[in-house]
Amino acid sequence: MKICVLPGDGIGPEITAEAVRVLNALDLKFEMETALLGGGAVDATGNPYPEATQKLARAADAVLLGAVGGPQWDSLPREQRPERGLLGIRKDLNLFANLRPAILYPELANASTLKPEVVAGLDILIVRELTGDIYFGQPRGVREENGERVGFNTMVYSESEIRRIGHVAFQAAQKRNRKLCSVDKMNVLECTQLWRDVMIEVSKDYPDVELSHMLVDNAAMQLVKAPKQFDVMVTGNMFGDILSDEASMLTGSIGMLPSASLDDKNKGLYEPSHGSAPDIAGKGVANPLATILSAAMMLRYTFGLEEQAVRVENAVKTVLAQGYRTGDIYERGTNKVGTKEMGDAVLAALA
Ligand SMILES: NC(=O)c1ccc[n+]([C@@H]2O[C@H](COP(=O)([O-])OP(=O)(O)OC[C@H]3O[C@@H](n4cnc5c(N)ncnc54)[C@H](O)[C@@H]3O)[C@@H](O)[C@H]2O)c1
Ligand SMILES: CC(C)[C@H](C(=O)O)[C@@H](O)C(=O)O
Ligand SMILES: [Mg+2]
Repeated sequence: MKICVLPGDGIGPEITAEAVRVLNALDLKFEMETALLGGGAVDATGNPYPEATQKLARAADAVLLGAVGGPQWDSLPREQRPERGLLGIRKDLNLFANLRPAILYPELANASTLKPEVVAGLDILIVRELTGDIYFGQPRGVREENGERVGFNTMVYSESEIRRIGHVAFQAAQKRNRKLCSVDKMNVLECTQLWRDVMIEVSKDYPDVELSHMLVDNAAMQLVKAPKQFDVMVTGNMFGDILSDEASMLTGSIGMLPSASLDDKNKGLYEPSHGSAPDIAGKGVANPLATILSAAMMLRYTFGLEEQAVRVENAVKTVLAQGYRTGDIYERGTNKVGTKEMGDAVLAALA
């Protein structure tokens, strides 16, 4: 069981260190190797996804990633930006299915900015297509036209790309409450009309799942108005990026939202949904739970170790019940801890 560990930038190294400690504590004999991705990789090699990393990532069964990016790299040419490294590895490993579960742990009902009764019991899964859409579409760029600069990107989805993410989403819904909401903008964008048409076609294979459709602007509103109406949501790369950050606040903090990015053979990259949080990097205060929960998803999806996955998730529930809180989920009367202390508490709860 080979894991490629990519700590990345900002808080990345701090939070991945805790997830690695948790994985090692399970005594499952993982082989782990660490490599560079993102800004650190650009500084060392000029490439945000260097060849050595590519080799390791391709050979591994799973990748554990912290986060990439930071203001010091924002003015580099686009192909050298840390984010290109992340998009590069997702594309290279064909990780087209991004699962972002938003679960509210009961102890955090007051940490959400929404009223507890709106979010209590929340358990939704966002399935985001990850290797297509406007993120990768050609043509793209900025050109001179009539004496001014014109910027352009292209939203593009092939039928087969929509179909394969559709199957992932329907199958996920079958294992849950059998409700799937497909999010698009078919009232304006042809590309997403195709998205809707193909989702309807795919639904014929899943008569036990109730398919509904929602326009993305309404979906953004419904997520804060009545999020518990959703079970599984499926959407494209761009809409999924935005809606999953929105959903994270339903759970109390973006520091709680894990993710799995999978290919069609259960190889996966596991990372928190949040970024490198440059504002708190190096301070030892970041919440490591999203990364630890991402490691639990690795145990479940790549290694098929459901029992161990549940063991890690239960340890997270235990530390929250014990009152441990990093700054992002802190409320009066709880025990404020740093990144490492939170990791210590999870380790203790595992024992
Ligand atoms: N997957 C990734 O690697 C990824 C994802 C998103 C953003 N980014 C990159 O990260 C950089 C910063 O982006 P941003 O500021 O828009 O988003 P961000 O998610 O890094 O931070 C947004 C806010 O959430 C807080 N936050 C995030 N994670 C936290 C955690 N674990 N614990 C406590 N607080 C946390 C931050 O302190 C900040 O206030 C950019 O360079 C961006 O491109 C990377
Ligand atoms: C950093 C960026 C490329 C990335 C994305 O947009 O996919 C991030 O926001 C995410 O959600 O993983
Ligand atoms: Mg994002």
